[in-house]
Amino acid sequence: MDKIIVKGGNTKLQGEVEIEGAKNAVLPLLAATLLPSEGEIELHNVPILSDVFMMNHLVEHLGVDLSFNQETKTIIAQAGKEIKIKAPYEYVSKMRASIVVMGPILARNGEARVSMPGGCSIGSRPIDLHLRGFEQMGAEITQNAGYIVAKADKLKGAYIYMDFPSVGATQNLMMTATLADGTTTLENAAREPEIVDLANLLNKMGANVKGAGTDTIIIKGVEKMHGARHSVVQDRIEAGTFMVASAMTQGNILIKEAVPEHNRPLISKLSEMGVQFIQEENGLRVIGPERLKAVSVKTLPHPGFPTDMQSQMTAAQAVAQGESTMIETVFENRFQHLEEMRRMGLNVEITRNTALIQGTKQLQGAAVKSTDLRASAALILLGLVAQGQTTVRKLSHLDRGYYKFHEKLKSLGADIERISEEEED
Ligand SMILES: CC(=O)N[C@H]1[C@@H](OP(=O)(O)OP(=O)(O)OC[C@H]2O[C@@H](n3ccc(=O)[nH]c3=O)[C@H](O)[C@@H]2O)O[C@H](CO)[C@@H](O)[C@@H]1O
Ligand SMILES: C=C(OP(=O)(O)O)C(=O)O
Repeated sequence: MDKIIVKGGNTKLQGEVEIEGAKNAVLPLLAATLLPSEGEIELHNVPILSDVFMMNHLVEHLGVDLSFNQETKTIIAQAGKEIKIKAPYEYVSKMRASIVVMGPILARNGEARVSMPGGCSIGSRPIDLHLRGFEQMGAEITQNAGYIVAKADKLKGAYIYMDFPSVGATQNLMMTATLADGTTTLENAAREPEIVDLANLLNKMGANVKGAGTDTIIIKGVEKMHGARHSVVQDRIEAGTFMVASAMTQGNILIKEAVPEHNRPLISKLSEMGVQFIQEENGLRVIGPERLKAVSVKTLPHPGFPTDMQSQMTAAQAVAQGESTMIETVFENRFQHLEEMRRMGLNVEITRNTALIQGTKQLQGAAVKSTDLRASAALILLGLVAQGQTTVRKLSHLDRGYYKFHEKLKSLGADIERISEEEED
């Protein structure tokens, strides 16, 4: 078991940082490799993350032949002539995002059996919107021994209104509709950049998807799909995490090849806090002020403030001057990191989904543990500004979504090490 040790208090991050391809884009892109029955799908800019290895195993198990060249960050997937119907518990239970294989399996086979994904530490995460969409396209849904079974003689295009713009449901239904008979309209669809990235790959594979990135996506079903080449969109959450790191440490970081339009709500809030952004030829420069100003933030589906930046933003609010609020509207249990931050001296009052944070310069390093993926990054960021030593444990969360996080921070001037517990003994 590894832990990260950060010595903070005087860090001013400086330099340039490269951002990986997005975890939340590549996972559904890998699921999409299940759709064609022949051809080769080449994915570039693939991040080297534990979630990606997990999804690779699942997709391979289902019948796609994958090779991942980590040097070139490229995955080559040979489409499966046939793919399996069942996504077993061993795979699905380890990663919630694996539910997005259900649509492609159903579209290819007219039947899918997927282990129930269950919740996770940030919320109960039901999949009712996915299932209702499958039903509207003609599938019958049943539940059997921990598995959800969807069966359809013939999938038909449908008009589907989603009560909430769920990212996973939009991806699942978009993929199912590519091979259904007729036209599907997804209304109140999610608009995240990762949805657009998926639609782009699907279209390159021969699908007919229009409107991705708006709240209405129209998919005309096609007979079959084929191979394609695609480069994964940049990880806006990783980029955003380094923006916050610079903001908190009076830093001066160039986020290379940043895509500011994917991070508008974050850039707007950080600007309100006094952070300066300068667009340069090869990236976005982020300059942190002497002291951040307090700010009120509410998480929302895209293009609102992303819930995946909430924890990191609370770290910035913790050291800002004045009283900040954070309202989490997307997940019902995403404040666990605040309890850990309290160990470092955070002054926070939590009422249901609202956190009232009194900023302070008096934070002290402490032993803390990651409670989920983004919490792990947020605790490390807070460690950069707290006086003394912070030890962050449970790094399996961090490795799901950040590639060489401590090395990138170290190259920017942080005093940070990753060691195994045994090494220390
Ligand atoms: C792998 C991936 O891309 N994960 C992202 C994806 O997760 P994910 O796709 O799971 O997130 P959703 O947009 O589906 O979920 C948002 C909210 O809707 C609820 N809901 C969702 C589906 C459903 O059928 N019923 C229902 O009630 C969820 O419980 C949650 O409260 O989008 C989230 C919201 O931006 C991000 O935090 C995750 O990082
Ligand atoms: C919540 C996240 O991911 P997942 O949906 O894979 O749990 C995240 O990326 O912050």
